[in-house]
Amino acid sequence: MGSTTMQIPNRLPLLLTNEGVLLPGASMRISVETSRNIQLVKSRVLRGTSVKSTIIGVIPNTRDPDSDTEELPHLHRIGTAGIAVQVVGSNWPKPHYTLLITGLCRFHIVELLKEKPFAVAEVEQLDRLEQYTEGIGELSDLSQQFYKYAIQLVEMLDMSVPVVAKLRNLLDSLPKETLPDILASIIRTSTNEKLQQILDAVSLEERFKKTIPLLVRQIEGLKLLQKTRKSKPNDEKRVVAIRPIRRNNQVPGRPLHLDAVEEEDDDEDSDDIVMLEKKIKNSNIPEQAMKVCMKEVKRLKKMPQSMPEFALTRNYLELMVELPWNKSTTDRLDLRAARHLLDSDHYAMQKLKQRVLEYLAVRQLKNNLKGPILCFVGPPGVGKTSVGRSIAKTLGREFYRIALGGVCDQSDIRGHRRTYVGSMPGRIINGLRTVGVNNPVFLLDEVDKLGKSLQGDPAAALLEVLDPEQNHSFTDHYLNVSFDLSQVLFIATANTTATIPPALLDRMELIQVPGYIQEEKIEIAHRHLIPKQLELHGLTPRQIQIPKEATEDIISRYTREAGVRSLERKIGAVCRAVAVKVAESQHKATNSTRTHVTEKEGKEVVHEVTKSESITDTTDLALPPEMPIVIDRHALKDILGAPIYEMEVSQRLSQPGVAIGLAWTPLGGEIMFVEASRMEGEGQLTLTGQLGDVMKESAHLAISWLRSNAKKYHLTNAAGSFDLLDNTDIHLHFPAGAVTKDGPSAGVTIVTCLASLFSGHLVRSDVAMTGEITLRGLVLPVGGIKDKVLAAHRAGLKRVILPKRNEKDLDEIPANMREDLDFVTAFCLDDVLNAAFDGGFPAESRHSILNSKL
Ligand SMILES: Nc1ncnc2c1ncn2[C@@H]1O[C@H](COP(=O)(O)OP(=O)(O)OP(=O)(O)O)[C@@H](O)[C@H]1O
Repeated sequence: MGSTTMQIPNRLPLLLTNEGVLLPGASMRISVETSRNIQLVKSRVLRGTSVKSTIIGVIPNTRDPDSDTEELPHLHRIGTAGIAVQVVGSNWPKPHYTLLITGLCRFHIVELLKEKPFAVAEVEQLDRLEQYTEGIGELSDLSQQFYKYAIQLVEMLDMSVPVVAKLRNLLDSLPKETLPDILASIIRTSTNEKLQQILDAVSLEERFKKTIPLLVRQIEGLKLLQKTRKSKPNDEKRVVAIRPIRRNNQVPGRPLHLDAVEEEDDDEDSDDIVMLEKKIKNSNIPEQAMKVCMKEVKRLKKMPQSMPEFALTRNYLELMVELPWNKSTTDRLDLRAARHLLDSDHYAMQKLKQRVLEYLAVRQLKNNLKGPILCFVGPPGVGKTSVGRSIAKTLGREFYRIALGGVCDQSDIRGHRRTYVGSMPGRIINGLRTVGVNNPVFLLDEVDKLGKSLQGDPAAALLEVLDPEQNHSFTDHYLNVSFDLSQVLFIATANTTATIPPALLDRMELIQVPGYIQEEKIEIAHRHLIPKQLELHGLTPRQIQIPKEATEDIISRYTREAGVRSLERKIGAVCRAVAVKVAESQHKATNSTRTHVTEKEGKEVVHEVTKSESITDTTDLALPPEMPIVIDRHALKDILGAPIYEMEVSQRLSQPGVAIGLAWTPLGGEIMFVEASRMEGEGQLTLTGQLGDVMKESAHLAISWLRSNAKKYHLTNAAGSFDLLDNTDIHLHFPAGAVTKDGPSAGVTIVTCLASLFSGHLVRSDVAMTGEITLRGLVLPVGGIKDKVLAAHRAGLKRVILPKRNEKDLDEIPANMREDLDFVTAFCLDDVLNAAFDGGFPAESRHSILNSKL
């Protein structure tokens, strides 16, 4: 420290403090608030120009009077000269400074020279440390002993390994005579102890003797703390056992029985570890993982319990023991039972159920799990998750759902490396730990909603999980040994395949789950949703009845969805309302019987009155509600409010320039209106409704085709000219402007809408259409036909115009729906227009032109 050669000035300004004691070699923050101390900082520390001016005497245990007019109190005679290394000033809540001071050496006040504006004294430097020469006599023994305890203490501190190593290096490199002061500032001591035992101990020998017991006390305190943390049942006994030893050690300078204390302590510490080791040895951990475990146990045994890494390693070992390395359930592969269960849990979904049964059949014949990973793709609420659950049930396996929506960190799948604080295993390993077997059904829900971020691509991590050729040795970063996932049955669900990375898509077999038609929804409601909701709300069919007409009303007027989730919610709302009525009536019933009883008890004499009251009670009871409560259209309006969706189609098609298109969204199919209007202008085309580039191009294509065929179809602008854009602006709008729309399939709808605008004919109000167009007027195929047709059917439309090449997709449409709808397949725009307008859309043939000339 160089303190041996250091010489402090003879006159020192004095900073009077009352909190804490600054010791040589240590640093301390001192708040400067009183006027005398502030003056000192301002005129010496802030204005000083030399290092000397930043050296000040810190006098502990002396409260400085608030104003400099008051007299100075009695000063502690010994202080520490320190160097101000940092000054921070602040005005709030009142002006003050904070000084960071490093202690240099002790001094003794010889004479107080002045008191104002701050105290200055003549001082004598006390620490002349050259008195200590290593290796001689008692002082050397004390210093050795002190050093030993210091090392022991540092190793017990609650710090991570590198910091402890640094502290050790520091202890080795510092001159031994500075150690008491430095360690005394680290350990927990009271101000009095610091003052009287350490600061006032001027002789080095005395200082060593006084600080050793403080150090020992701290070491024992830490040991005690570690034991109580373990909180074992026989904890108290141990605390008592340690106390006498501590008392022995209170005698300064006396050799300590430290080895004995340590041994006993270690025994207790290792109890837990031995148990854990036993558990590991008795578990079925595979050889490679066992090796890692034993290595970690060895490390754990050597580690002090207070180290954060101790808890980390322990958690790791506990996870290793808990993981189902070899534990599995036996599969129940009865195909007939599986078919029955799937049918009873889910109505409709024939294609999906068929594929699932095929999958199970193959599993039954060939006990090899390297089958494809099934991925159910469809709009929300069509039962994808619930089929996954049923599959687990049919197989007699545990089910675990991993929600992947919004996951954008690959360590969510693969875990964090154990070097991180708070590291955890990934969701796959966590799932296995939760279910406790190695062959559960894992449902990877919403794989299409995986995100990507700087923390890596979780989809890439899933690749290994889902590849049957690789997943027998899946390595989670946290585990750091491979785990065999080949027994796990993975099923994925998604709303759309568009956002699933191609590599991931390639590993899965897609099964489309389309939305339901109205009839299917009614059946699902009556077979599954209503019974489920009744049970949830504690109702019975004797209390509530929802007839098919009411369900139909809920479906068509209160919901517009491909699945049945919203329908289920609405049924839930109806059940809640009925539950209130039923509960109210029960309350009334009990209340009335209670009144009846008390009155009977209290007025035995007035027999007649009681009787008449009981009659009114019964009439009261009969009032609300008559069971069962039947839900009709009025009840629905009362409970769910006015219908949300009305059949607006015919209203909106009451003037030329409106047509209905069909759109596909990840949430299922939807009908989409296209509106057009024209006004005087310079041939501008305005498009609104958040359209994508492809859709904008379709609009331009449609206009070009109509302009080039204006004569043929007798289309004119307002002035009667065949040049449709002459002095005319066109505005095309796609309502629901907040929703972004794109894709080529609106082409035919735009043409029809504009044809209606320029011809003045109304488009049929029960027609919806879809198809891409070319400049030559051909109609090209598009996707999502089934969902689009379902949407048209849902909206109560009667005719659907489709591209000719989409005819094959009609096989997927249920037969009863095919009967309800009239499908027109179009090869070119001529076919579309003819089907969209009542009585066709007359094109003037060459023949008729000739006729008109005649
Ligand atoms: N065919 C069906 N038969 C019986 N119940 C069904 C059927 N389809 C859906 N359900 C019910 O609808 C509810 C919603 O289903 P589920 O949660 O499985 O939808 P999902 O397709 O997974 O939706 P998401 O994509 O939003 O996760 C469940 O209560 C389920 O039981």
